[in-house]
Amino acid sequence: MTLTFPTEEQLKALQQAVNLSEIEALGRARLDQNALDYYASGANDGHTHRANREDFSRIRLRPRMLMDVSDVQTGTSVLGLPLDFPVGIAPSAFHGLAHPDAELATARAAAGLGSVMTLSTFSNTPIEDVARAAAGRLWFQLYLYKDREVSAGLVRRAEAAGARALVLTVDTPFVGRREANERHRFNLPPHLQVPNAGSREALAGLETQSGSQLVRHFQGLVDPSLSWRDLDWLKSLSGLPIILKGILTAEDAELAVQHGCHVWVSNHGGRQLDTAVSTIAALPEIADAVAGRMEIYLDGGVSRGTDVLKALALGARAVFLGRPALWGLAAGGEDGVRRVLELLKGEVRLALALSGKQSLGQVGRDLLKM
Ligand SMILES: Cc1cc2nc3c(=O)[nH]c(=O)nc-3n(C[C@H](O)[C@H](O)[C@H](O)COP(=O)(O)O)c2cc1C
Ligand SMILES: CC(C)CC(=O)C(=O)O
Repeated sequence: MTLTFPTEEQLKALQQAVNLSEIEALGRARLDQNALDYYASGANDGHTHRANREDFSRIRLRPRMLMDVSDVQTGTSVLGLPLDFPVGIAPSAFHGLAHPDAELATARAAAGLGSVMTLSTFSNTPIEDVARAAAGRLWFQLYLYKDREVSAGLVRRAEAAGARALVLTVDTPFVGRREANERHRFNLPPHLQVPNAGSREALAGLETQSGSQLVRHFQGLVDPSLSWRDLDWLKSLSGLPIILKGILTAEDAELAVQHGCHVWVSNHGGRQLDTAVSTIAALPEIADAVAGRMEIYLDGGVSRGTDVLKALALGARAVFLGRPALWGLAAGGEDGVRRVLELLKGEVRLALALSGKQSLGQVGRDLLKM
């Protein structure tokens, strides 16, 4: 008998899951050590990874009563793209470690729920195929290559395929030290390709001191000399809006705005500089600096509808999910990612109503007890 994936049993477990933590448990149970280490790990001691979650839960809400919340709207837009609710998918490498449909499954789920998917440079599926599955709901994440022509080619491909924005990741001149990957010598299984990031042969030839294939791979290709001076060149390549992902300070937010870029508050899910500030703690100074001139997004530790409202109250236009989407993908492919998004959408709606708001436009700092 051939088993279809997800099985009936997995689909039932997904439907019975009542929150994102339960889907995480389902997803974790399906992954081998190599993939689990890669998805789960933060850098070093994991302080920032944990702080992303903990700092959300420390903020208390000030709900208003008697506000007629019989009709609650969760819709918004990002860079003109309408979203059914203010949640998108953050870029993460190697969805093929979680499910054979890889990025196609994630993209279909995001499109089906009126969300937006950000595709990693290090995907296991070519940009063009994911763009078709995402039905116009796609942003492309870029790591700047030492060979600028490779990056330029990726930007042109992303634009031609219909991606609506470029997300330049600025917090990864070098890969943070995820110790579990080093210890267990993370390896990309041979059946998985990285079609936007160079051939496997090119990757295999790269040598450094590190035990992790990921680090060898990345450091051979990606340029740590990336600086503010490169942004004009990047802008000249396409007409797409540029979002800088990995901003954590008011100073860098101001520079991003001066360079005509939108701001994505992120510490890479705590995978880069350990003890860096949590994203929700970084957001207020960034929102003050940007002062409405550009859009602001946030990722890191979002797992509840109330987290989404807190980020919006402090100035984010939308938030993005990293690991939660990967757990969903591992738990049940497209169905799993869909369930993650559905659960969170329901939580956002209920949290809005219980806060006494009819729409996201009414969410401001007065919702928070700071
Ligand atoms: C397994 C994994 C792979 C990732 N790969 C990328 C990547 O290729 N490019 C990138 O900009 N960020 C990458 N990130 C960071 C995410 O985009 C995001 O910032 C982070 O996961 C958000 O935190 P969360 O996992 O708590 O939601 C990755 C994160 C994880 C967990
Ligand atoms: C290093 C990359 C290949 C992927 C990434 O950003 C990550 O693993 O956090």
